[in-house]
Amino acid sequence: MPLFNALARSLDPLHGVQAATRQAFDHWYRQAKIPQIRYVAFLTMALYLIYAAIEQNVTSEQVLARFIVHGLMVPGALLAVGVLSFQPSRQRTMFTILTVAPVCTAAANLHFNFGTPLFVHFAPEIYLNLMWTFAVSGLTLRQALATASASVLVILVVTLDHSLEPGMQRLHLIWILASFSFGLLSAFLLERAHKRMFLHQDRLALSASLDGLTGLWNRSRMERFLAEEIARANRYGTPFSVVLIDIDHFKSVNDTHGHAVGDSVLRQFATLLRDSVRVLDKVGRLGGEEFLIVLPENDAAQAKQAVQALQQRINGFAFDRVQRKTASFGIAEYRPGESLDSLLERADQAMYRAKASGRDRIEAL
Ligand SMILES: Nc1nc2c(ncn2[C@@H]2O[C@H](COP(=O)(O)OP(=O)(O)OP(=O)(O)O)[C@@H](O)[C@H]2O)c(=O)[nH]1
Repeated sequence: MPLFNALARSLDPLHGVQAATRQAFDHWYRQAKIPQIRYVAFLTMALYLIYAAIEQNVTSEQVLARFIVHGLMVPGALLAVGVLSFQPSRQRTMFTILTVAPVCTAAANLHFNFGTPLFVHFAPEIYLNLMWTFAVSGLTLRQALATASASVLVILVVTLDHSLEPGMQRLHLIWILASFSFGLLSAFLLERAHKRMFLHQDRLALSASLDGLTGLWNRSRMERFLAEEIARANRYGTPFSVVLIDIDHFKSVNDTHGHAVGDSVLRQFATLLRDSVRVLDKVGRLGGEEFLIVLPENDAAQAKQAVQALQQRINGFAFDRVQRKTASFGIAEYRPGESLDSLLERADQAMYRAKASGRDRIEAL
């Protein structure tokens, strides 16, 4: 099983990661591809216009139909892709055109040229089309694979009859195999590199949000959570509360048992907090022996109930070496319109009131 997982991860670096991370990658990757799609669409459109002009001098067969397809329809579709790439709400249409167009272009080529002596000269468009789909177009690997497979199916259905002599037939097949496999490999390697880069960035962003000692959220991440909660409360009128927690007489832990034991108490305290709250609550360490919990959708009374349960758990816990330790709690329910600083200031005042009243107490402001 570990071997299977390692293999799966080397093929797909996102194998086994959370669904939310995969979704975030998909969203980011599609957006990152938009400029490529735009520039490639405009360049390919220009090249098709030149191709259509040259084609008129090369053959006198189906001149009008060729011009309509290569001088109007294909450039028109590519122009539409380029223009739609500027409109985020129309991206689904843009991707649909981009996935269907290469198949239609391959079919048009076969329609005009297969079975005529000119096929030898026009066949490169088919092979280039496969490479373009995978490596140039800007489609994701999955989209490109679906499009190129459909193109190959059309090509094989049309060309696997006996109108090509055996030697030519084999050459034709090896060109299809080469362009498909080179294209597939380059698209796969590119997408894998992007996935690895995304994961790396994601981990960096996460570690920049965590407190190094306890693994809880750090102060700046907690302030961002608070800003989001404030925006939600102002918009929907839902209540929420914050709890500031300070371990009592923590200095004596360091003084009596040393800094390492102090660190261990902080880590155990952090685990207690994390294990005692709901999944949607956010727990962070502001610094030193001071912690903050954000309780979404809880008013002060509900927050007090939650904090009482937490206080009981802390008071009943045996910390390594130190045994019993208490904490002081300051609760503040958000008041509509107030600032983040003012909310934290009230929680701080409540916590200091708890300290001043003898510690191991809960106060609300
Ligand atoms: N071990 C350890 N100690 C820390 C850390 N950060 C801060 N401290 C210590 O925490 C202690 C905080 O002490 P004080 O602010 O005086 O408060 P206290 O002793 O907890 O007393 P009250 O808060 O008034 O109950 C100081 O001795 C700091 O050195 C840390 O990361 N690890």
